[in-house]
Amino acid sequence: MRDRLVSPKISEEEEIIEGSLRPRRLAEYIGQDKIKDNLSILLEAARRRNESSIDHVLLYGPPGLGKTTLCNIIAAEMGVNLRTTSGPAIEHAGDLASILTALQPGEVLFIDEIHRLARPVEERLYSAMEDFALDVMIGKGPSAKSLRLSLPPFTVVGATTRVGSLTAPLRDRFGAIYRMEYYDIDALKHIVTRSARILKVPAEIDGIAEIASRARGTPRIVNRLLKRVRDYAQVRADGMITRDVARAALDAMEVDEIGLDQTDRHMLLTIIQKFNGGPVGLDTLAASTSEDSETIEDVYEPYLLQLGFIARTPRGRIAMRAAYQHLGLVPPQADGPTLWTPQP
Ligand SMILES: Nc1ncnc2c1ncn2[C@@H]1O[C@H](COP(=O)(O)OP(=O)(O)OP(=O)(O)O)[C@@H](O)[C@H]1O
Repeated sequence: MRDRLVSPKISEEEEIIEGSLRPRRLAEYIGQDKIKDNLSILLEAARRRNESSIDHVLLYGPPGLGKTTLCNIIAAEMGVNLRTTSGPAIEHAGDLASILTALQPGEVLFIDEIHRLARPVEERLYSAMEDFALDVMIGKGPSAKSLRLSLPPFTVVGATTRVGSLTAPLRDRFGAIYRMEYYDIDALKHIVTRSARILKVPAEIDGIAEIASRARGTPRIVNRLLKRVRDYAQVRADGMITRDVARAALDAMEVDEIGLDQTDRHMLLTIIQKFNGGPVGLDTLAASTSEDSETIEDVYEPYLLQLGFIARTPRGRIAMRAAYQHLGLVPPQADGPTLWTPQP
């Protein structure tokens, strides 16, 4: 498999580096200003009321934008322990019961990929989140009894790339729902500067700006690009990341000036050339590009939608005028699919 810049999967080695680059407190967390403002009010209000937990928080948005980091920060700001799990890891209601009964008062429970919770587990979570109570069944058959255990107060932080897949009752259990936005160039420059300092990589401002502008608004990608450009600078130059070095390195990686990689371009060209600009259904697009439809939907598409390069229509994906222009192709005339207006 190709080495992917946008992949949400991270290796063990990368996890260690990511850990060292992770901001620890809210003040160090760059960007996402609206979320930070709201969170700091939530935290301060709980502090003043002497409450040991805050409203349950749901974070959603594409991978690599800092959901896990923010969750760590919430626990750190509250001065409590963080327990981490994920939707697919909690297979049975019994697994959830053991996690919840092991929680200490005030602890934060991070549930990554919360949209993938099994239904019986999810249903058990409702009363736990709402009333800090857990209903357990004792025995089987007609003599089975339900017992209500009370739990200490705790805070659930859920993270998902697919908020639309969450059921309404689960979504309603979260008092605070935050959508993570792609980062602007200034925030990304700030992140690269900070990461370069921590990793002791010499870099000039213009080199940093070049990396930031090709990182598709995503901190995980900006850090990945920095590490690759560092390698290039050490092997092909004198170690310093200048603008020219960054450009040469990123060009060699086939990451273009707005951060699109081979897969993005392949997807766009497939829609434009094979399907005459679309509409093309997700599964057909996945089969034609040999990509997994979930990866297209969660990883590639959000950025292309944000750029206005593609649109989703009830009949499938279409390529927009901006995509043709970016690829140096002539957009279709008046009645072409690009003149279709997306529904709000
Ligand atoms: N606001 C930020 N400021 C500085 N660095 C950040 C910020 N957000 C994320 N990062 C960096 O990006 C990396 C990826 O972030 P994180 O693991 O929190 O993303 P995520 O949204 O949880 O992704 P996934 O859902 O794929 O796990 C972190 O290691 C951290 O170094």
